[in-house]
Amino acid sequence: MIALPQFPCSPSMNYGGAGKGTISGLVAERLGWHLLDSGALYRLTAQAALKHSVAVDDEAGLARLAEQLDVAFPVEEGQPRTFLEGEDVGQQIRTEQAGERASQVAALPAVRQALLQRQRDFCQAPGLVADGRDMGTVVFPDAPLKIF
Ligand SMILES: Nc1ncnc2c1ncn2[C@@H]1O[C@H](COP(=O)(O)OP(=O)(O)O)[C@@H](O)[C@H]1O
Ligand SMILES: Nc1ccn([C@H]2C[C@H](O)[C@@H](COP(=O)(O)OP(=O)(O)O)O2)c(=O)n1
Repeated sequence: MIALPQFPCSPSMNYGGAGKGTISGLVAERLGWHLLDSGALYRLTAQAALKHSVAVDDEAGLARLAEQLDVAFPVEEGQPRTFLEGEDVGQQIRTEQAGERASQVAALPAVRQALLQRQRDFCQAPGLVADGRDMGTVVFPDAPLKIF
């Protein structure tokens, strides 16, 4: 007998540029499961900070932004899109500068805490493929399958 949680999650973890995002997307598509790109949430928090003039060292302000982040990840004409407050920011959040800002906000414990439940909320039936470095350790420690 294999015990599975009600909604299985399979986090994939690795470091930048290894192809984990690509593989996660393909696996989620093949299984018909949900996909969590956790890095996008950190990038979007940094983007929201820029938009609302919240400083990258204002931990409490950034955590509030992260908690209230108005984001959507629709697929339009087969292409995944990333919306922040109704605006398609898919390209803006993928620049090197946006990545550096994301890395600064991701270092703040209050921001990580604020994004924790938001990430867990992605775990819905029939399943979730969660991509990010702390998926198997912090966000979904009970995931039945962890791919390193
Ligand atoms: N199997 C593969 N063969 C060749 N290039 C790949 C492969 N998987 C991903 N890539 C490319 O490598 C780059 C990084 O992939 P990505 O999935 O964003 O990595 P990560 O999520 O680990 O940072 C992208 O430009 C992607 O198109
Ligand atoms: N689960 C996660 C995912 C991303 N992050 C951080 C790591 C990076 O600095 C930013 C952006 O993540 P992203 O996955 O887009 O970047 P890399 O592919 O790791 O370069 O967020 C994190 O701290 N925890």
